[in-house]
Amino acid sequence: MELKYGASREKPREDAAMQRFRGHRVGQFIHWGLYALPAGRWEGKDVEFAAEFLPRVAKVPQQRWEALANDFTLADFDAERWADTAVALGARYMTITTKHHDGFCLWPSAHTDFHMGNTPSGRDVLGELVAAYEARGIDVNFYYSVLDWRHPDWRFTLENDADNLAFARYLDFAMKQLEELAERYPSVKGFWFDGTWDESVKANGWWTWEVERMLKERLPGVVVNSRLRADDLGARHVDSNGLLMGDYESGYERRLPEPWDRSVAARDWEACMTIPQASWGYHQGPWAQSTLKHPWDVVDMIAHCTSLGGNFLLNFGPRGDGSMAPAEVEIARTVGEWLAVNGEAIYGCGYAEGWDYPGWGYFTRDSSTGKVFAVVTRAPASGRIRLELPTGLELVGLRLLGSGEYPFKGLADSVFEVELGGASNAGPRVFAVETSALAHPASEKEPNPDV
Ligand SMILES: C[C@@H]1N[C@@H](c2nc3ccccc3[nH]2)[C@H](O)[C@@H]1O
Repeated sequence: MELKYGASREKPREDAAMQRFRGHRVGQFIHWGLYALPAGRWEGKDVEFAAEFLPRVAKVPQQRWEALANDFTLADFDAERWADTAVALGARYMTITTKHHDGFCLWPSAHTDFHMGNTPSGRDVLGELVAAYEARGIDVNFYYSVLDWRHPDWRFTLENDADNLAFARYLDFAMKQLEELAERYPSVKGFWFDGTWDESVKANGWWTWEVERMLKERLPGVVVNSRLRADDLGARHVDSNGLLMGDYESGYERRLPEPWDRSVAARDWEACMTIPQASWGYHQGPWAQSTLKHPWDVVDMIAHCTSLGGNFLLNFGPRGDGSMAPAEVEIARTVGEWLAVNGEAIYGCGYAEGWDYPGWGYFTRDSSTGKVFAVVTRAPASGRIRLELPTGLELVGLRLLGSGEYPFKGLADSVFEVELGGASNAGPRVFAVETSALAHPASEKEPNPDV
């Protein structure tokens, strides 16, 4: 059907900027704002919900929430140390909350009074972060919440002309802020939009189309997530013709696609994930701190996303004083040490066409060299894995990354067995899988039926 505000292309972007984003595979998400000060606790009580939702869940009066800006002293904020955490993690890009749902801006915006300029330090947090991360070769993306609980013209729904007039003023405000971000920080590589699920935004698909157009005009190459977009009819992420809007699908929030669902690999996509079970902002309570993910589970998620051609954006919630939480830094270090040895199977890699999901982990494939890797994140109780190669191939070598040649046993045409031995304290094993064409290939196998 004819759409004015639908997808701007039918196929994935193949320009250099998009190829760079796609090849990054691992990003550092950062949620930081006034919510890091109370850190999930209000009036002496732990509120067992995402820390960035505290003003809504605890029904904090607006003035009391705004007064937190006076305590936002940045006493221990050091952009260099944050950037060092990204290096330790092995992240190739970082996405920072410029403005979350509460409306507080991490830059001195000319379009509101609720920003860093009206805090004790007055520091331009975004400017310091862009400088520190780019000095380390790490791309910076901006998260921006369209949803704004504080702005008087925000509307969840549009019930009447007054609502329409007010929301038009809000969209104009948000557009001006986005133009301001593009103007002030022209080296930014992407925009990650959030808070676009309400009826008010879905009824203004034109505005989401205009935002994408404006940003790409001002910042050629910039990458925009699908979560910004609604089409003429209010369809989100994917337009009413079934085409992806924006440059990559960003619906996976604290969840991943099924690892066998190879249809996911047809598009660029990214999953974002918290380190605690369910808080993006720093939450000091045992409700959050008792649920921090194990580094090897983070590695599993990274390989899972890579195996289906997606990026993985791991979230960090710095504390109210600006320091990174030690437990999160430790996780970053352990994951980064694994990536230092095994990143060959992640960075610049994606879906391995023809290599069925094996169950004990994932196959990934280097998009440039075609080299295939086996990432073993769920070693079977037997201590051995079966490698089933695409028909017509035979295994000529296995190389354990960080080590060397590894033995295997042929069981049948295209089927081989690998004795793993005991658990590795260096985390999930990764094998480079070297193959050659079988001299006498068996007949083509029927693909497993989708039962
Ligand atoms: C990337 C994540 N998206 C935000 C969010 N807001 C929500 C409102 C309702 C349901 C889910 C939500 N996730 C979270 O606060 C975080 O920023």
